[in-house]
Amino acid sequence: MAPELVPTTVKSGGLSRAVTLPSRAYVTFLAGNGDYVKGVVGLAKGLRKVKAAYPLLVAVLPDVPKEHRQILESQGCIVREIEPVYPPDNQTQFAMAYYVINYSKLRIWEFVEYSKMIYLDGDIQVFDNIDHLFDLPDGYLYAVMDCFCEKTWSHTPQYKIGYCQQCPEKVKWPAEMGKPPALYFNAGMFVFEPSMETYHHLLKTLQITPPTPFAEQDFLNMYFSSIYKPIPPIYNLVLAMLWRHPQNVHLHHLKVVHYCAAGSKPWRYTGKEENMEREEVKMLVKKWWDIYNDESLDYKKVQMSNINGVEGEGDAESVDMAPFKAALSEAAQLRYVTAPSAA
Ligand SMILES: O=c1ccn([C@@H]2O[C@H](COP(=O)(O)OP(=O)(O)O)[C@@H](O)[C@H]2O)c(=O)[nH]1
Ligand SMILES: OC[C@H]1O[C@H](O[C@@H]2[C@@H](O)[C@H](O)[C@@H](O)[C@H](O)[C@@H]2O)[C@H](O)[C@@H](O)[C@H]1O
Ligand SMILES: [Mn+2]
Repeated sequence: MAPELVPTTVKSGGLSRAVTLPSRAYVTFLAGNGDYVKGVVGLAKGLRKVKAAYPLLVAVLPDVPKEHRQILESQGCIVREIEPVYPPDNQTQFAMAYYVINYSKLRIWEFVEYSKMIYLDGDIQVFDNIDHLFDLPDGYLYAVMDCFCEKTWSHTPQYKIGYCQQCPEKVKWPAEMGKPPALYFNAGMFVFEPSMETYHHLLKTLQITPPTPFAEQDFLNMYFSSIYKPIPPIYNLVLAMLWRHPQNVHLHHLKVVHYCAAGSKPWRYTGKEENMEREEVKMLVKKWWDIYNDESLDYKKVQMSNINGVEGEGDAESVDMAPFKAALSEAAQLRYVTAPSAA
């Protein structure tokens, strides 16, 4: 099914022409009836604060309660129910037992009404506009490189020898161990193109791929290894980078923060776990709460009937009504440019 095309008017030569551009959206994933819904509400408000030009879809598993779905819709999210995706039967010791549900993220490749999407975990916050990432060239998967230094990686050879792709010169990969690991991305944030062909092939490949500790993240890295393109850490600060690779972190230029370190989920934060007492962590957790608690960022529907009798509703904050009113009055005189006849 071709991507739904969104009518957009562009000015050229003083005349407005209706053209259609591929549609784009942010997408996140929500499972269970627990507190991750707070993460998604925070993300929706954060995207609004940075005036993201595209909506936030939330792919919800069937176990997400109606009340949580209503909360998300009241925050302007587009809620889409997906079926779970399970890996083949396995005895894998996942790095976190709950990672098994994260395979369901793969369902987002079937959202083909969108030509390009940016996936964001629910424990991510966007502090600066990243709409420009949608303009990256098609045909690749863009994501930020992960870090191998946390204990969650203790099962891997790279952890055992102290090698990390974030600083490959610090502990070099020994020649006797063959080629160093391929560049590996954190699957909490990535730019991708939905496709039914890819979607079906992903699920088929999953069923013949033995699961591994980082679940769908390992699988996505294996599957997209040939088209993965790294983007700078400012687009997905994996929190452990603060203490593992501070030289690669520039706190004043951060655009996206990923609260994935143990104990760092802002809505559960106690400050007791290792590294959680760090000043930068406290500052980033406060930044998350400032947005979550900011009522001015709540989604408000505006009745368009207040504007020249146009029926419908829109998002109050992000629409400066003046140009809209001007466009409406201009539309009254607008003569659409008719394409020259082919003959
Ligand atoms: O109980 C859960 C666990 C995970 N998730 C979703 O799955 C993502 C990946 O899990 P998580 O972020 O906890 O993994 P981490 O990045 O911390 O390893 C979360 O951000 C949520 O979007 C969820 O909705 N409910
Ligand atoms: O299901 C596997 C998960 O693997 C990743 O989380 C990991 C990874 O970032 C490690 O590098 C950290 O050490 C660890 O703390 C963190 O949980 C993704 O963030 C998440 O979306 C999801 O794919
Ligand atoms: Mn995460």
